[in-house]
Amino acid sequence: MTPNYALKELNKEAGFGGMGSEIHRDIPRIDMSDFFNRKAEITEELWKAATEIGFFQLTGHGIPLELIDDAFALSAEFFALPQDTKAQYPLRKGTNAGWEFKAQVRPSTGTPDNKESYQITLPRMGEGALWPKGEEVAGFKATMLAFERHNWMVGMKVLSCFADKLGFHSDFFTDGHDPESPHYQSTLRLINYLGMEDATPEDFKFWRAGAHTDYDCLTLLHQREGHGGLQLCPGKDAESGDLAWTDVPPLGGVITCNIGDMLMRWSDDKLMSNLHRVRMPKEGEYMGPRQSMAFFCQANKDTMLEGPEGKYDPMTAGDYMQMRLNANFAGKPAQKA
Ligand SMILES: O=C(O)CCC(=O)C(=O)O
Ligand SMILES: [Fe+2]
Repeated sequence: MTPNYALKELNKEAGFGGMGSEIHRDIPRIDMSDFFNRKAEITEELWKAATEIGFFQLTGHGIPLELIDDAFALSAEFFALPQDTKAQYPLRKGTNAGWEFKAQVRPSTGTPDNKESYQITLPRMGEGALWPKGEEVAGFKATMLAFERHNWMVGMKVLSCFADKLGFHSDFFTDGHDPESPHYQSTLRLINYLGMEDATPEDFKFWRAGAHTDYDCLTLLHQREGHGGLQLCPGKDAESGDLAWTDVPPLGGVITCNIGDMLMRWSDDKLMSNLHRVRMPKEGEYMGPRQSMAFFCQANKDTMLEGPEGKYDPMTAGDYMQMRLNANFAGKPAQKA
């Protein structure tokens, strides 16, 4: 049984459902190229961005554009399958593996996100049963396995910079996210927000994704060129109660990153997790389906979250994740349309 830690993050999340206002902010852009030679310089840039705004965008990250484009194309092919086919790969509560349709209810809104997702958490794919078959989407598994590992590698580079600043050894977080362990729980999430071409005015009252902070250490988000809607609000501003939201321009090939609550806790609150959400398209904007892909660096279940200064009681990453998942997917297992 999961012990009761009464996470302050759960209460926080329930208070962010309103519209707020919108303002422009510059989002720091960080070039990761020639990483091992330029690590000290990159580390300073990442630390500044992560502690001041909590969101940043990576260029020169080394994930081939062709692989990102292929992953987007195969994700679209998967979501275009008949609902009955996708329902053969159901997400089971608390697993972050498989397909769900409008099953995620954010504590901030109390309504389901207007989306479907397919999630890949490698040790939880039901010994292969949760992967679509080759005759349904050719090349899906090989491409997604490669894409998952590329994202993991970029995530571990960023986390190793934070490890240096926090006084851990450089590979501290890499050890804690070891993909060879059966306790690995990092997740690749393919997302398809439903098209709004035929929607009624009533449908626009919902959120594509309600305001939330992520519960991982670090999120790497791939936006599809032209598919806007992601908005963010820096953690510090949110704590002061001033919810002013900033649109993140959807640029292909650039990875938008944010710190999650697990790393905020693990860093004794030095690194701030950030509020974000996906709004509905406004009049005159693209109304079609919106695709994105997110990789969540979530420390292995048996990794102990223990900050350098011991601000919080130690807790395993497994217990931490379970509490957050239970608060988001309260309902039944995967739902059919
Ligand atoms: O789709 C997006 O742009 C954001 C998705 C997101 O924030 C999430 O899945 O946690
Ligand atoms: Fe998120």
